[in-house]
Amino acid sequence: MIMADMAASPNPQTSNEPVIEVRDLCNRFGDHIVHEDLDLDLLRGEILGVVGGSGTGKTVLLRSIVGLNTPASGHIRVFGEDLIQLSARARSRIEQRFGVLFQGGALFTSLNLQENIAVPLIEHAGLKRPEAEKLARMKLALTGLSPDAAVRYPSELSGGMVKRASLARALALDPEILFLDEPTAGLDPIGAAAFDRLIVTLRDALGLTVFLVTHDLDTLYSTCDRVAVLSQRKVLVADTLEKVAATEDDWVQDYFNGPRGRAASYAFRDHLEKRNQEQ
Ligand SMILES: Nc1ncnc2c1ncn2[C@@H]1O[C@H](COP(=O)(O)OP(=O)(O)OP(=O)(O)O)[C@@H](O)[C@H]1O
Repeated sequence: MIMADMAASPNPQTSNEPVIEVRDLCNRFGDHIVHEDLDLDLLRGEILGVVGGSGTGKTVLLRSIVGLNTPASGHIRVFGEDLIQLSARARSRIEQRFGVLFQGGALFTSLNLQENIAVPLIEHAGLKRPEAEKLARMKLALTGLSPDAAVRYPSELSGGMVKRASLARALALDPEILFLDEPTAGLDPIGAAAFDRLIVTLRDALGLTVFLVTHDLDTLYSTCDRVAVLSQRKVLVADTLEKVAATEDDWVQDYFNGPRGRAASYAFRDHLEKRNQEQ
């Protein structure tokens, strides 16, 4: 087994304290049951990768937690409070502690980057426009964008820059939990690797907890502390990469131990060896 000797150094910020507890979650659209009695914990400080075949409900799970999809039943406790039971106002207070990076970024095309990032600061934090745009420029810098990007429009940017700007907007209100839906989709391998490093750097620097939906094996290896596999309406397994990859399940074995999974694990092992030699 390739992965047995290659555990990434554990993140010292991760604790066993769940910041999100999903219990008995059921989601359906008409007759189509997506989740049935699904349980999952997100632990403070961790980067949790959520994987699964297409249509297993990764995005629906993310949308349920952030309040964009109302589950048929179940409990979603965030910081100890059950979101489904809360009033809209109390729920919105909790949701402001979330930052979300959607697939495609979802920036406003008619606003430049600093205006885009200023929107939540004006709407939710009540800042005046000049202050909001100043803070927006700081958030853009945090994601590695140069100062001149602030006045550019989304249509003038590369895919990687749009992702960074969208991440800056997700970070605008200093969230405690960051949700990322396919953050590296559409990026070239070098841009994707740089974005993976950025996620880890921001988690470490800002003390974030990260819920990350991805198909990208390189992202899993280079960023995640734990991985949850969605299968047959539930979480099949949620554990370290080594343990998940050893799970006896056809999809898991094809995914982690097929040609792409092996290539990603070899690449990651090489990376760890080089890093250890440098230290
Ligand atoms: N608003 C909706 N109305 C009806 N069906 C929906 C809706 N949203 C999602 N679904 C269905 O729920 C299932 C799960 O969708 P979801 O997008 O969560 O899958 P996923 O695991 O994220 O897939 P992928 O990896 O392909 O992005 C799919 O069959 C999808 O068609």
